[in-house]
Amino acid sequence: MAEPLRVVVTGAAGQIAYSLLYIVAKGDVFGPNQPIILHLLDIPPMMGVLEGVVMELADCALPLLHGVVPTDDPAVAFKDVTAAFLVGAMPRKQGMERKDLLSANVKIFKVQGEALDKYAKKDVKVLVVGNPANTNALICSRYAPSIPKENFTAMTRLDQNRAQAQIAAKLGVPVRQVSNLIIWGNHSSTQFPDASHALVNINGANTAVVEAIKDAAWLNSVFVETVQKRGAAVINARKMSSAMSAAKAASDHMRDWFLGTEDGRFVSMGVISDGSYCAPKDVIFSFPVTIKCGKWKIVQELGITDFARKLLDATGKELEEERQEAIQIIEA
Ligand SMILES: NC(=O)c1ccc[n+]([C@@H]2O[C@H](COP(=O)([O-])OP(=O)(O)OC[C@H]3O[C@@H](n4cnc5c(N)ncnc54)[C@H](O)[C@@H]3O)[C@@H](O)[C@H]2O)c1
Ligand SMILES: O=C(O)C[C@H](O)C(=O)O
Repeated sequence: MAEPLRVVVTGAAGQIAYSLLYIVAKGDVFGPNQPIILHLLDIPPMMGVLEGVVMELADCALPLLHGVVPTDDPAVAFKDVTAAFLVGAMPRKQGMERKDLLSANVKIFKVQGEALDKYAKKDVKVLVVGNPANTNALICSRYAPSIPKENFTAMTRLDQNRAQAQIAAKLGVPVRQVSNLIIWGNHSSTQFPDASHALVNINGANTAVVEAIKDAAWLNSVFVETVQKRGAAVINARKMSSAMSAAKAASDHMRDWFLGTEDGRFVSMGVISDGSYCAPKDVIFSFPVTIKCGKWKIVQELGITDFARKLLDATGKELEEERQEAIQIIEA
């Protein structure tokens, strides 16, 4: 059997981690033959709760889980890790936008960037889930200069999964038959969920979703807005932000990054922008990517309509504004 991988989950006593830890520990992310040692980071007041999570992990009797390291010390949490799920951060409440969390959360990602730089493996793959995820990932990367910028990503997979589920429901097909939905830009209400390159597999043949749905007005309005506002809809209903679906999306993101995307399918990830599709450079922008051998590559030369262009520009502008605000908060 392979050597165990060290995987850190921050915010380990929180609600997303409660679902995520089980998915990771049972082998759904790194594969059924890959043992892991889980490093669990939370803040000092949560150590009692974390103890209960550790008990439950033991009680799951999971064969791939070779060790658990609960801690409130980033130096211990990030030591020799190969994968990092950065979940620990304050969630938004009803009526807030995710960027309203910048002042509460961005400093966490500076500290954790510094700790990753010092203690993690240099090829560590980092997924930022804590909001505002794109800008937190950018700040984390800036404070970890010895780790390649390509190794810092932000989660827009939940938005992609939401988009896929909306299209599948509209067409009355299982979600697995729908692929290649794109989330462009920020994990915020300016994101652009784009179905114009998506495919639906009907009776073994791929058809463009646009052709199958034949309702451009719905695709450009109801569909886009439903996905953009889905996080807020869950908060309004649950009075807490999404957790089960966020954990599933985090595991999908990391699994595809480690194990690769299927031929002919692409997925969306917030990655460091190289200016593809005229997105602003040096922000973490969600693009469609394919992944092979642990490396993501932005899918190029997809057609962009005038409608799409406006939405891509708006979400890019918001990311530039968030970057500026984050730097001001950190330097204050
Ligand atoms: N990107 C996405 O799609 C997405 C989806 C859902 C939620 N989120 C975000 O994920 C974050 C976590 O959500 P949750 O529902 O699990 O929240 P939660 O409040 O249930 O848990 C957060 C945990 O993080 C811990 N924490 C706070 N500061 C920390 C630090 N410096 N180091 C380590 N741990 C720390 C808290 O003590 C708590 O246990 C929120 O910011 C939320 O908005 C993002
Ligand atoms: O909406 C939120 O604040 C939580 C999360 O980002 C989500 O999309 O559900």
